[in-house]
Amino acid sequence: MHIGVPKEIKNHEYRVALTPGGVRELVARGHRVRVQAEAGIGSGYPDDAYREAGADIVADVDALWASAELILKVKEPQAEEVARLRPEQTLFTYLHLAAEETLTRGLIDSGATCIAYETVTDDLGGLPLLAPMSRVAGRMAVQAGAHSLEKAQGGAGILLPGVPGVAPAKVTVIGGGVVGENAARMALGLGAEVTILDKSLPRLEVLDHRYQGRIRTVYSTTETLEAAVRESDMIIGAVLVPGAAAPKLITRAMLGEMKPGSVLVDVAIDQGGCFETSKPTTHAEPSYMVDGIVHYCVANMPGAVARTSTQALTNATLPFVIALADKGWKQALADDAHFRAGLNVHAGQVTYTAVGEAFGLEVVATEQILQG
Ligand SMILES: NC(=O)C1=CN([C@@H]2O[C@H](COP(=O)(O)OP(=O)(O)OC[C@H]3O[C@@H](n4cnc5c(N)ncnc54)[C@H](O)[C@@H]3O)[C@@H](O)[C@H]2O)C=CC1
Ligand SMILES: CC(=O)C(=O)O
Ligand SMILES: [Mg+2]
Repeated sequence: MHIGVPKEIKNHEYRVALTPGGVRELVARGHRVRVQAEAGIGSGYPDDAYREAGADIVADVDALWASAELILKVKEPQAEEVARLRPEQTLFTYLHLAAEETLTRGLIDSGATCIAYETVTDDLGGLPLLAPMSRVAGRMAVQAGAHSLEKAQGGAGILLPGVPGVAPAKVTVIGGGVVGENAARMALGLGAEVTILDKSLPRLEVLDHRYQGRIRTVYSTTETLEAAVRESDMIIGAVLVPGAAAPKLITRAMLGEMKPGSVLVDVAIDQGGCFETSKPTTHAEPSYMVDGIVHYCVANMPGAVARTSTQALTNATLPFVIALADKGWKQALADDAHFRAGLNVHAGQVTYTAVGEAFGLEVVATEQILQG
């Protein structure tokens, strides 16, 4: 199969969809991989590393997109990329469609087969292609939040661990999944006082057992959220309803109850954000103030640590990429119900229920498409 790996064009996005090691696996199976010139530079992989792995380096972006049957990316396609997609192509990348109606309609109009990393599932009830980046973003959330607490960033001027005789900061994480647990671990390691709120009691039980009382677990209700808002110096938003827009858990009115200079880090921003006042930001200008509260809402946090993230992403995606390349999208999805959950749009139709519901669009079952 002809596989194309374009250079990412989103603001400060330095990841690339395949490492040279990933290319080597595909080439060894008889596939042709074309990588856009300098696509790997931001992740520390020069063009020569891809050449040595067996890829062709293509400088002409039009030619790269035109020749590919399978396009591998990291971030959701930007407008100029959507315009390049054709019906016979398969796109495999993060999509986050429930947060982006224009993108959803663009992909429908393209006629292409669009498979989202973030809705592929596994036997354990997890999201194996979201998890590696959630681990990265969760760990980064505390770094970003700690920086945002500094006065120069508009923060209250609080050091997370405090010092002897001065209390540590209070960090609340809403959503104790992959992002949430990784954020909580980092905050704990830095000496903060950490609370996790979640709606899943089984999940809170796992966390309670794992951290043996070093992290407080609290069932998430309006009452406990309001208490968190009043008490916390930093709140990390890490909820997810897979494939759907994030619920707005902290309203603008609630900001008035927060201590001035407190920090909101909305990791769930790629699904629209879980704070009413969140709007997506970039690494170029990551934070802004609303009512005296610092908001950090970068939608591609792992892009800033691209070397780590690109390796972690390829480790997770490669088996699925190999299945697509070896069998074609139809057989690969037919053979694997978990992979099937990744299909969001095909031939002008939405196939993912939460995306259809978000925009009032008809949803066609993937199984029906596979039978056709
Ligand atoms: N901004 C960025 O760069 C990145 C953002 N993300 C995003 O972070 C978010 C979280 O991802 P994961 O941790 O992997 O998801 P996950 O599925 O592992 O965890 C989500 C948790 O939220 C909980 N939850 C759902 N609704 C809730 C509610 N109303 N109140 C309290 N808890 C609730 C669930 O029970 C679950 O434990 C996703 O939107 C994901 O796309 C992930 C990676 C990078
Ligand atoms: C998950 C996601 O959106 C990211 O890694 O950028
Ligand atoms: Mg996005």
